[in-house]
Amino acid sequence: MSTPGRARKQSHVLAIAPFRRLWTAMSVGGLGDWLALIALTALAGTLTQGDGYPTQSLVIGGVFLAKLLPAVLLGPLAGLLVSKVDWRLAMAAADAVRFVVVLLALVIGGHQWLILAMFLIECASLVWSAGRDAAVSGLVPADRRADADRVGLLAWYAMAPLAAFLFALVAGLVNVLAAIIPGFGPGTGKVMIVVAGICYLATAALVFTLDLRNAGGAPKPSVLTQLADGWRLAAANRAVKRLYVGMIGVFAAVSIVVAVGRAYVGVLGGGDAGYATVFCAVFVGAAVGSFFGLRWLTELSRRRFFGLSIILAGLTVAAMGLIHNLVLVAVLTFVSGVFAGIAWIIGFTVIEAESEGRRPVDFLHAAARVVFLGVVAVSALVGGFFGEHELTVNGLAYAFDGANLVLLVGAVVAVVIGVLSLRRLDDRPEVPLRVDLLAALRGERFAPEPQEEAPGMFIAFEGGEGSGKTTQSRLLAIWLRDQGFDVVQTREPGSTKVGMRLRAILLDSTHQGLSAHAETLLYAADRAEHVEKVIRPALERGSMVVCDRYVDSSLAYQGAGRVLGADEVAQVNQWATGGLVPHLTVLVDVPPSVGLRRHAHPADRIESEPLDFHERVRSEFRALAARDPERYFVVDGTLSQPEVSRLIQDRVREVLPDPVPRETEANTGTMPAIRD
Ligand SMILES: Nc1ncnc2c1ncn2[C@@H]1O[C@H](COP(=O)(O)OP(=O)(O)O)[C@@H](O)[C@H]1O
Ligand SMILES: Cc1cn([C@H]2C[C@H](O)[C@@H](COP(=O)(O)OP(=O)(O)O)O2)c(=O)[nH]c1=O
Repeated sequence: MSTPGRARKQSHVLAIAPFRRLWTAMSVGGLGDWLALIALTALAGTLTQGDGYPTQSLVIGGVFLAKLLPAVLLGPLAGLLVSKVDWRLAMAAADAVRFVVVLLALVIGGHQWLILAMFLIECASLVWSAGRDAAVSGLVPADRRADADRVGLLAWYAMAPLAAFLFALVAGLVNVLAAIIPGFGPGTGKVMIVVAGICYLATAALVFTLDLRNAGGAPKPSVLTQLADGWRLAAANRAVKRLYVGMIGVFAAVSIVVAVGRAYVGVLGGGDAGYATVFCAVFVGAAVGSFFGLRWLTELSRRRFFGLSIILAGLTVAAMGLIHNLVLVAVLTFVSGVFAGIAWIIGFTVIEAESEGRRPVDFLHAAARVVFLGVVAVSALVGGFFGEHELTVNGLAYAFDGANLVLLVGAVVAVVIGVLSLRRLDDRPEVPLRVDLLAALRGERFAPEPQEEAPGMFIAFEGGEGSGKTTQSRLLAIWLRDQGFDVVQTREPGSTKVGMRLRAILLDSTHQGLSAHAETLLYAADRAEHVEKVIRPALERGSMVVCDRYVDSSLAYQGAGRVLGADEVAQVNQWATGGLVPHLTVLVDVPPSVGLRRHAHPADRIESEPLDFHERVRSEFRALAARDPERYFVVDGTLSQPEVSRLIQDRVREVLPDPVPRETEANTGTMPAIRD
C-alpha cells in the first residue's frame, strides 16, 4: 500500500550536499582503514618472517584481533562520549590520533607495537564512527537515514578491494624498484602506512570544514545489541534463521582466507603483492557474485542456488588448502568470493521478502564483524599451535601447515552448512536437484511430468476471523452455478464425518491447552480426509470446488500464530494433501480488530486468542499472497459485501474456462437462491 507521501519520488540521499561531504570523508577514511589493516598485517608478516610459522601466525592474528575487539568491547562507551562533546571536534581528534599512530608505526619497530597501534587506531575509529552517526542524524532527515547508512556501508566495503588493489600495485612497483636499485629502502607496508596516514589527514580536513552545529541524536545501538535485535526478529521465521546461518557460515569460510592469507602466501613464496592480491580477489569475487547472483541460472530455485553456492564456496576453500600454488590460490580465492557473494545476495533478497521488506543490514554487518573476530582468533591460535608439518606421501614431501588445516576445517564447516541449507530450505522437494540443475544449465526450468490433471477447478478462500470468507464463498458458489458450472461448496475443518468430530475437538473452547503440534496434526488429519473424500473426487468429476479455508490457514494460524514455523507445517500439509494446491486462492483481508468485532456468536477456542496472534495470522496470509501473486487474489474485505463479490467475480472470470462475458451476464438471469 502506498501513501501519497511515499509515492513522491525522493531525490538520492547523496543529493544532500553536507551529507555528500561527510560521505566523501567516510569513503576516504574507509580507504585509510583498509590500507592500515593490510599494511599492518603485511608488516607483521614481514617482521616475524624469521621467527617461525607459529609466531608469525599468532602476531598477524593479534593485529586482526586488535582491529575487531574494540567495537565489541568498547562500542557503547564511544557513543556515550560523543553525545557529551562536539562531534566535529571528536571526529577530527580521532583522525589526528589515527594519523599520529600509523606514522609512529613507521618509527617504532617490533610486532607488539603493531598490535597496539591497530588497537589504538580502532579505538579512535570507534569515536569517529559514533561522531559520524551523530552527524548523519543532524544532516539527514529521519526517513532517509536508512538510505544514508546503506550508501555509507557500501562505500566502506567498496574501499576494501580498492585498498588491496592499490597495495598490490605499489608492492609490484616496490619489487621492480628493488630489483633495479640495489638496497632500495622502504617495503610496501611502510609506503602504504604513509598513504593511510594521508587518508586520515584528508578525512580530518573534510570533517572539519563541515558546517553544522545541531548534530546530535541517540548513538546507534552497539554491535551486541544489533546482534540480539536481529536474531530476535528472525526467531519467528525458521527460513530466515536458516538463511542467516547459511550466510554467516559461508562468510566465515571465506574470512579464513583473509585471516590466514598473509602467512599462507608467505609459505607459497609470495610477498606483500601476493597477499594484497588475495585480499583483493575475495572482495572483487564477492562483488561479482552479488552482482550476478540473481541473474545466473535464473531457472534454478533461488533457495537451491543458495545452498549450492555455500557448498561450492566450501569446496573452493578446501581446494585452496590443498593446492600449493600461489596463482591458483589467488584464482580460487576469487571463485570462493563469487560463491559467497551469490549466497549473500540471494540470502538478502529472500530474507527481505520473508520479513516484509525489512533489510537486515545492521544485523548482518554486526554479525560479520563478530564472526570475523572469532574466525581470526581461532585461525591464528590453531594455525599457530599446529605449526608447520611435512607429510611424506610415496616419497614426495607435502607441506601441511596450520593455514592448510584451518582452511580445510573451514571448508568442511561450510560444506556441512551448505548441505543443511539445501535440504532445509528446499522449495522444490518433488524435483531431484541434479535434474533441476542440469535443466537450469540449459536455460530451462525442469517441469515434472504433468500428472494427470483433474478436469475440475479448485478455488480456496482464506482470511482471518470475520473477514467475510464464508459469505463470499457462498456467493461465489451461487454465481458459478448461475454460470452453468457444477459446484461443490465446502469448508474446513469439518466437511466429512470424521472431520466433524475433529472440528468439535478443535474449536470447543473447553479444550484449552491443546498442544500446538497436536492442533496442527488434527487440522491436517481433517484436511487429508477432506481432500480424499470430497475435493479430489469432485475435481475428477470436473466440478468447481469452492473451499472455505485450506492449507494456508494452517500456515497462518499454526505456522505464524502458534509460531511453529511455516516450513514444518507446510511439509505436514504437503503430505496430508498429496500436494494438492488450489488453482486460485482468494484472500479476504481485513484488520483483525474489524473482523473480530463482526461475529455475534461467542468466541471459539481460536477466536479467543489475543489480538497479536491474529495480527501474526494476517501478516502471514499477506506474505503468502505476496510470494505468489499469480495464484492469489487479495481483496480488501472492509469494502461492502457486493463490492467484494464483484471484485472476486472479475478475478475468477479470468480463470474460468469459457466464461459468460460480463456484458451479457445480466441477460442470462439468476436462479433464485436460498440465502440464510
Ligand atoms: N464486506 C462486509 N462488510 C461488513 N460485514 C460483513 C462483510 N462481509 C461479511 N460481513 C459480516 O461479517 C460477519 C462474518 O462474516 P463471515 O462471512 O462469517 O466471515 P468469516 O467466514 O470470514 O468468519 C457476518 O455477520 C457477515 O454478515
Ligand atoms: C482450517 C484451519 C482453521 N483454523 C482455525 C481458524 C478458525 O478460527 C477456525 C475455523 O473456524 P470456523 O468456524 O470455520 O471459522 P471461520 O468462519 O473464521 O472460518 O479454525 C486453523 O487454525 N487452522 C486451520 O488449518
